[in-house]
Amino acid sequence: MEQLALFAPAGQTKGLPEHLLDYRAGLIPAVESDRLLKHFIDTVPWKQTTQKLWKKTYQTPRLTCWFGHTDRIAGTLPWTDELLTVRALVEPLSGIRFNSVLLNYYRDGNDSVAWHSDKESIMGSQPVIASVSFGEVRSFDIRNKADHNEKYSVRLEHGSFLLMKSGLQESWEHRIAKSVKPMKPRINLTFRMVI
Ligand SMILES: O=C(O)CCC(=O)C(=O)O
Ligand SMILES: [Fe+2]
Repeated sequence: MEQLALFAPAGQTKGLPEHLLDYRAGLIPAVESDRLLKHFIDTVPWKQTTQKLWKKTYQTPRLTCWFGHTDRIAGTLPWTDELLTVRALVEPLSGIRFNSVLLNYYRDGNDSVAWHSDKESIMGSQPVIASVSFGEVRSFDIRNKADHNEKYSVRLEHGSFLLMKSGLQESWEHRIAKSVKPMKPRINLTFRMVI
């Protein structure tokens, strides 16, 4: 029986603003997603960077690596066949082209990304970002910068696609919170146009 639209899909907050986000489960079939998860974990030269906050330096609580074709980000590695294959799937759904991708590796529930928005000047003020997830399902939270009580969550499943549309970064923040429940590894790809 078809599910009534009264309820949001499992794990997704009701009323997710569709003008800001587009979520699709199963962009990449499970078997191929399993292969890509292992491939990225095993082959990417992951780095843990540091970040400065109130004059103190912290280790970023996840591993990262940039790929693509841009001189604007130091140390960006050349596209690989796997990344180009995923890019070819997300570009038609996103309506734009991407010249770079940031890979994030969340090793367990202790890895996270704190509240932020991705609106560095190198991406323009209204960037569209396409996100593909593999591995452990984690909650992607968004909150309105002007009213932190206005909050939504989407569970990003293995092989899923999330489009962060052009208005999102300006007025909303997002995060992947730490989890006290044990979490298996998760890889996330965020395709971006760096100008
Ligand atoms: O891991 C995610 O789903 C989000 C990552 C993210 O927000 C970022 O790389 O800027
Ligand atoms: Fe982000």
